Amino acid sequence: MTRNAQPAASLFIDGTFVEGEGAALPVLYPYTGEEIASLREASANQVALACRSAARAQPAWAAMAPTERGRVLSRAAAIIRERNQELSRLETLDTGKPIQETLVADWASGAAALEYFGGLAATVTGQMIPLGRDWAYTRREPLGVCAGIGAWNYPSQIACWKAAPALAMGNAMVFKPSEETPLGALKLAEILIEAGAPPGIFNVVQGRGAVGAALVTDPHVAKVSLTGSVPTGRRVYAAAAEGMRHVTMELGGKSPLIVFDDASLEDAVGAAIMANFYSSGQICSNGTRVFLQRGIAARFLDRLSERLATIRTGDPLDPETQFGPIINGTQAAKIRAAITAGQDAGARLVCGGAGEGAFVPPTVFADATDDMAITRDEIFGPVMTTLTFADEPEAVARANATGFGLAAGVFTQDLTRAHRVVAALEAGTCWINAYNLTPVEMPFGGVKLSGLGRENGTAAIEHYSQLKTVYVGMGAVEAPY
Ligand SMILES: NC(=O)C1=CN([C@@H]2O[C@H](COP(=O)(O)OP(=O)(O)OC[C@H]3O[C@@H](n4cnc5c(N)ncnc54)[C@H](O)[C@@H]3O)[C@@H](O)[C@H]2O)C=CC1
Repeated sequence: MTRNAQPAASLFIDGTFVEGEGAALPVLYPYTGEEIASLREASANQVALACRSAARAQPAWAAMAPTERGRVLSRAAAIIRERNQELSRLETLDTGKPIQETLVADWASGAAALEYFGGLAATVTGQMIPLGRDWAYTRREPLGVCAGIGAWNYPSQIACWKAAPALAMGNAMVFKPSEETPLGALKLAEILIEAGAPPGIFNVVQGRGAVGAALVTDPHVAKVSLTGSVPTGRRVYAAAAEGMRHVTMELGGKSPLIVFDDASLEDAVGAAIMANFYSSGQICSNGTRVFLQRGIAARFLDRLSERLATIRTGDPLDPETQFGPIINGTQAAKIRAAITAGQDAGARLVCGGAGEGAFVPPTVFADATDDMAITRDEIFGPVMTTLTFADEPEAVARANATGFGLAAGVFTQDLTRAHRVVAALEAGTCWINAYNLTPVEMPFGGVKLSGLGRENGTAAIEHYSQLKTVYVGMGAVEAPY
């Protein structure tokens, strides 16, 4: 089967494919490095055009009955499900993630978001506030044109997680995927049109950081939702502040996973694997600081090594492959440098290491300390750092000793302790006896440097709408003079 993944054109504006007028943007299959598509960035003028088109289309979309908007999103979800195989293959080519993963985690989650927010659209209502003779009411109104900017690890899921609540609430969106993975968002744009969305409601522009920066400051843009790193988040938040734009920031993390002595060993090991090596470790919420209580640490590391020895690495398009390459050479080099720094700092390499070419194997460090770079910095690759602790207060204090606050996990059979510990953890999303499960029904997002705002769940509605309060005078107006 051909690996050519060339779309009709690079951008999607006002219901049609448009070729980019900016710099070349080659798309490489991470497994082989071969060029699978050749795109072009949007010019500044095309970014402005995309925003204008969205601004033109948005009022009529907002004026539709919410059930009608919801129906379009539900139809889009159904189309995605019908084409899941073909879309997942494209996602694998774009990201290098095993088809085994993309078939269940990427477009499937995107479809769930479209379905969820499609259903939720009609349930959003205001408040009636009695004031004696007079009264007031609130209206939840759309923001207008929202900009979505994505990272490369879950490109289509990110596009859907942003587009679904935005569109459900009557906004239009201009989306810029990561320059590493530009293909999925174009498919979403096409599918939305096929599902009955009016042209302009979801436009796609391509490009690197400068195109993103132009999008954030376009005068039509009322809100920016970014999924990316903390440094980019700082820049985008600052640029959005200039125009008092709303923001949602889904940024990086270095999340703790705390395993107490009484935990189910097999479940804790399984969760640590899912928390570090799924998508080759390229997941923002990964539990990369695994805190092991002293009584379980040795058994945990033995069992973890045994299970990791069985992992099937290889061609991501092979349905048997469980572990794929890193997105690109630059990222692989960064991960390798972090591994070397860990060894140089004196941490013990339990398994893994540098690997070869596009592949960095699942890597586990033990005997690490809190001040090592492998414990402090987000690596965004398959590198787990394990640390040991004596008791609960120590685990909580050390887990919180980070600027990040995206996620956290706790494994214990003592449910009183589990709830006490998650209440004390500084993280936006916590798991008890589970990890990295992010159903669309559940709000997701971070605290501290990991961001603000929430995606998914009913919470997302607030981040894609604004409240209007209406006071209704029912009698004569009293004035002192
Ligand atoms: N919290 C979350 O939900 C998630 C967070 N991430 C985080 O994303 C990072 C990895 O993704 P990357 O793509 O490397 O992140 P990145 O921060 O390099 O890029 C993210 C996006 O921002 C764009 N961008 C860069 N500079 C910009 C600027 N000045 N103005 C506007 N847009 C700009 C990029 O082109 C890209 O589309 C990690 O830190 C990871 O933890 C990734 C996935 C989920």
